[in-house]
Amino acid sequence: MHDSGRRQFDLPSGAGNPRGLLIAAVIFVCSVLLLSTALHVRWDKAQAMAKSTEAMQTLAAALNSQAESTFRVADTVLTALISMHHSGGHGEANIRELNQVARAQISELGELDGLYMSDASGQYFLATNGETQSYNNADRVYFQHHQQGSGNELYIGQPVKGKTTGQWVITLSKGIYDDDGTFLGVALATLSVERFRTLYRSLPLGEQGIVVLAKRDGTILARSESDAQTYLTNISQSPMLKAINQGIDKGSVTLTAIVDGVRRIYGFDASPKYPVLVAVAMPEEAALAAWKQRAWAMWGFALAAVLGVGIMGLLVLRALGRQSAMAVELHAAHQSLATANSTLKTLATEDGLTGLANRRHLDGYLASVFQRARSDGTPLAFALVDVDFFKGYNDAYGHQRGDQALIEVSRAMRALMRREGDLVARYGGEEMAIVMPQLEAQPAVAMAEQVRAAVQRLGIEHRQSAYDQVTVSIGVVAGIPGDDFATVDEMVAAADRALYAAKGQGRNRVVLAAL
Ligand SMILES: Nc1nc2c(ncn2[C@@H]2O[C@H](COP(=O)(O)OP(=O)(O)OP(=O)(O)O)[C@@H](O)[C@H]2O)c(=O)[nH]1
Repeated sequence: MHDSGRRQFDLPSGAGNPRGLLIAAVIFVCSVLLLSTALHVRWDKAQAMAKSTEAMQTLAAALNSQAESTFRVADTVLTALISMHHSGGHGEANIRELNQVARAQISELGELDGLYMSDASGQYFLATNGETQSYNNADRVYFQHHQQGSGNELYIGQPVKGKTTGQWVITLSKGIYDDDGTFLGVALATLSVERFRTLYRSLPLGEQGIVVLAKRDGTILARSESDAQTYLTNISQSPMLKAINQGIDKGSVTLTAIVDGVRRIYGFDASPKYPVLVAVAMPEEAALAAWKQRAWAMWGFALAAVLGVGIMGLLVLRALGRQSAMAVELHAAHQSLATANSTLKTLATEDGLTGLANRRHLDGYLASVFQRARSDGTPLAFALVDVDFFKGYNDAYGHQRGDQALIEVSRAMRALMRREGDLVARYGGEEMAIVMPQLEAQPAVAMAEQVRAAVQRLGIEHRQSAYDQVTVSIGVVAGIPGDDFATVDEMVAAADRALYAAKGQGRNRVVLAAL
C-alpha cells in the first residue's frame, strides 16, 4: 500500500521530468511540421516557376517557327516574282501577268497581306491592293536599303502604315537588280500586324501577358499589346536582346518591366534563318497563382496540425498536472492514513491514562511469550501490582488526584524496566501487571521489590493508608510454562493468589506464589 502510493507520487517528477519532455516533443513536432511545410512550399514554387519558364520557352519557339514560315513564304513568293520580271522583262504583257500571279498568290496564301513591285524611281508597277500609279515608295527605308545594293537577302523592315491600306504592316522586301547589278526596283510583301496580334492575343497568358515579334536590332514588328507607338519603340537594350546578340538564341529570364513595374517570366527564341526573335512573357503572379493556392492550403494544413498538436500537448500537460495533484493528494492521504493507523495502533495497544500497554496488548503478549517459553523450556515471570487502599485515596483526594497517582506509579514502574522483553501493562483499574520473560523466581521477586520500593519512594501522601503514603502490593509468579503451570490463566491466577496473600499480610509487600 505504502509502496504503490510512493510510486504514484513519484510519477510526475520521475523519468526525467515528463512535462519538460512533453513540451520539448511538442515544440520539436511543430518545428518539423513548419519547417517541412516551408521547404515543400519553396520546392513547389521552384517547380511552378520552372514549369512556367519551360512553357514560355516552348511557346516562344512555336511562335518563332510560325513567324519564320510566314517570312519564308514571302521570301519564296518575292523570289518568284523577281524571277518572272527578270525573265519576262518590263513589257506591258509581263507586268499584267505579274499582277495576275501576285493577286492569285495573295488570295491563295492567307499569310500575306499584299504584294508590290516598284521601279528604280519607287513608282509601283505591281500592287495587289490599290492602284499602282498612285503610290511611290522611294521614301521608304527598305527602298533606300535595296537602292544601296542588298543582294538577294530578304529585308525585314520596320512596320509602316500601308500607303494603300492605311493599316500597320510588316514589310518584307527584296531588291530587283539586272545581271550587271543595276538597281531596277523593289519587290515588297506586306504582312498584317493585326494578324500577328490576333494570334498573340489568343494565347492564354492573362491580361498582362506579352508576346513580341522583334528584329535582332530591337525593332518591334508585332506585339500582343500594341499601339502606333509600339512600332517606334526599340528594345535593343533589353537583357534578352543583349543575350541574343551575344549568341544565346533561346532562353528565359525573369524581369521587372520598367514601364508597368510588373515582374514577368520571359521565354525567347531567335530565328536562325531570319534576324527576328519572339519573346513571350507572363506575369510571375499568374505563373504562381496555382502555387499560391496550394501554398495557402499547405500552410493552412500545417497550422491546423500545429494547433492540433499544441492542443493535444496542453491536454496531456493538464492531465499530467491533474495526475500530479492527485498523486500529491494521494500521498497526503496516505500519510494521514499512516498517521491514523499508527495512532490507532497505539490506541489499540496503549492505555489512555497511564501510557502503559493496555490489557488487550498484555493478553496477546503474554500468550505469545508463554508459548515461546513453553517451547524453548525457558522460565517466565509474571507479577500483579495493586495500589493499596486506593478506594480510600479516591475518597480522600478525589478521582482526578487518583488518576494522577496512577500515572506516577506507572511512570515509576516503567522506569525500572530495562530488559528487552519486559512489559508493564495496566491490568485493570488500579491494578498493573509486569511480564518478565526468561526470569526465574528470585530475580523476579527482586524486580518486584524494586517496584514496590520505587512506589514508596514517590512519597505520595495517603492519609487513608496505614503507611500514610501510596504503596503497592505485588504478587509474583515464576516458572517454566508447561511444567509449572499449564496455561496463562493458571499462571495469572497464581499471581493473583500471591497478591491476595500480600494484601492479607498487611499490604506494601511482595509475595511469591507457591507452585
Ligand atoms: N481515580 C481512579 N480510581 C480508580 C481507577 N480504577 C479503579 N479505581 C478505583 O480503585 C478503587 C479500588 O478499590 P478496591 O478494589 O476496593 O481496593 P482498595 O481500596 O485499593 O483496597 P485494597 O486493594 O484492598 O488495598 C475503586 O474505588 C475504584 O473506583 C482509575 O482509573 N482512577
